[in-house]
Amino acid sequence: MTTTTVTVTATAVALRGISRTYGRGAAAVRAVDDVTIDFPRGGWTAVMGPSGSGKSTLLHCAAGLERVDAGQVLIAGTDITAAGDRELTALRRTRVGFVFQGFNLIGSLTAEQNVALPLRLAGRRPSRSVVRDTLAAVGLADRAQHRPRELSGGQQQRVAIARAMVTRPEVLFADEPTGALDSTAARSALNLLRAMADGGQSIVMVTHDPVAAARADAVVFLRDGRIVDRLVGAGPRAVADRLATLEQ
Ligand SMILES: Nc1ncnc2c1ncn2[C@@H]1O[C@H](COP(=O)(O)OP(=O)(O)OP(=O)(O)O)[C@@H](O)[C@H]1O
Repeated sequence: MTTTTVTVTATAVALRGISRTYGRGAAAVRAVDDVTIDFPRGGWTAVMGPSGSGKSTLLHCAAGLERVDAGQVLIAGTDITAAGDRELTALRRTRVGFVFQGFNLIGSLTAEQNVALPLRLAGRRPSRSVVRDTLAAVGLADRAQHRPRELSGGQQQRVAIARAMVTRPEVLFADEPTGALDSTAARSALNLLRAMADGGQSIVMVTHDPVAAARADAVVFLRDGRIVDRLVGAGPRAVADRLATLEQ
């Protein structure tokens, strides 16, 4: 008889004492300073803080886009800080999804081809139905053949979300996903993220926008590279007030 061991953790991403410093000597900036936090599985966490507080650096380290100088990053129990470059690349392609403020779609490819790209990069033959279903899930079934310039900003961001989701990642990381959108398109993108989180998708999102942060399950606040507070179930007003005190 063969036994299969499946590790189920309640934590999507665990950061254990991580630090990241840019530059050296007098010019050194400690962008992330000894941060320990668990991002829960199936939960949506927003990361806020003043400009330069280390939000993007934290997100990039948590997603394996940047190496940490110290500490450990565990994604669904796997220590990615122990991974070699090739392993880390494979892990980024299959186990995490990333959505950026500027969408980062490839202009010469159709929506469908953009969504299929992570599967191709992971060496898998993209199934047309999987790609179409993923586009349908973001409400763009009828835009599969459009190129990014033929889509609105909100539609482009939804293609980017579909691209991030096509590999069924354990965690979706989003860096200012609504930063380039008008309020209607932003609301639509946030509704989509909310529905994904309600369906069990783990999401970690950096944002400046209290309205966006308030749609998450919890908001953590950074200052000078350290986590200084966490709010659960707070509305936009409470989130904005907390951010304002950190910006003083
Ligand atoms: N590649 C880099 N080289 C040098 N310093 C950097 C680099 N990236 C970030 N920093 C510095 O690290 C600190 C944290 O930057 P980071 O972009 O993580 O902050 P942030 O909170 O995301 O800021 P913002 O809200 O303005 O985007 C800042 O002081 C920044 O200048």
